[in-house]
Amino acid sequence: MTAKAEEARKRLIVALDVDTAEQAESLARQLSPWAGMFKVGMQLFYSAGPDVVKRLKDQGLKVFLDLKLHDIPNTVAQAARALTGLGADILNVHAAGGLSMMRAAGQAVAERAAQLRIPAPMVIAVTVLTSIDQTVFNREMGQPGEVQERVMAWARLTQEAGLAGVVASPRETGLIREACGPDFAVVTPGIRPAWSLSGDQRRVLSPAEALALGSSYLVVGRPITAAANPEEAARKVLAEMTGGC
Ligand SMILES: O=C(O)c1cc(=O)[nH]c(=O)n1[C@@H]1O[C@H](COP(=O)(O)O)[C@@H](O)[C@H]1O
Repeated sequence: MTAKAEEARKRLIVALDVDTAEQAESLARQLSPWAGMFKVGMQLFYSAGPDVVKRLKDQGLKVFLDLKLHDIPNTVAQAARALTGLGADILNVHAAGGLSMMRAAGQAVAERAAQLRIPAPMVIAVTVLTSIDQTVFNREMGQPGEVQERVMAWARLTQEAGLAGVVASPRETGLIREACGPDFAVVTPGIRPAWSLSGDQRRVLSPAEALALGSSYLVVGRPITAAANPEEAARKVLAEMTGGC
């Protein structure tokens, strides 16, 4: 693998949206030559239980635990504190929970990691979900203005709360980078190679576009995991990220 491909591999996160720990472990083992991190989301966590995170970590894999915490500050802080012990590399909350909630989550995670003497997971905040388009944003969510304005406002708030980055659509990556600087993580789902189906995703871009705009990590689920040959699909996504190098 070239240095460029290895660099891109570190930025590719595969969403393990499956029901069992066995399926998740088998997919992760199969795909780890092409992906540097694996995402445990609500489907897997609620079906398989918290141990699935430890099982993946025990295999030496990096894990993004995506449970999108969103509640009052105390509840989110206590939940984040409990999740810290599972050893994930990234945890997330919803920016819509507000500044105090995000600060409380960040502090709880830092404190718990220090107590356990483990590296603190990176805490990031979800902005506007990539399945939401402009019409749904205005008509169903009752939000005025442009989606990207809200994403930007939440990205700034996330930075003010001291968190490490945001989850957003790759379409917003460039603006977030400009406003929040090179060290702020921009994690982008809503990745769709030309050969894949959009499904429920609305604000999408291709792997090459997301990377060129400055996304720190690309989250890819079904284009890889629902493909007839997931290894081949992961190889193709990585090739697109490196421009074939
Ligand atoms: O937080 C996330 O990871 C997330 C935020 C968001 O705005 N959109 C989004 O799709 N995701 C997650 O990213 C993954 C995308 O999966 P695919 O649409 O199958 O590629 C899913 O596991 C979603 O839960």
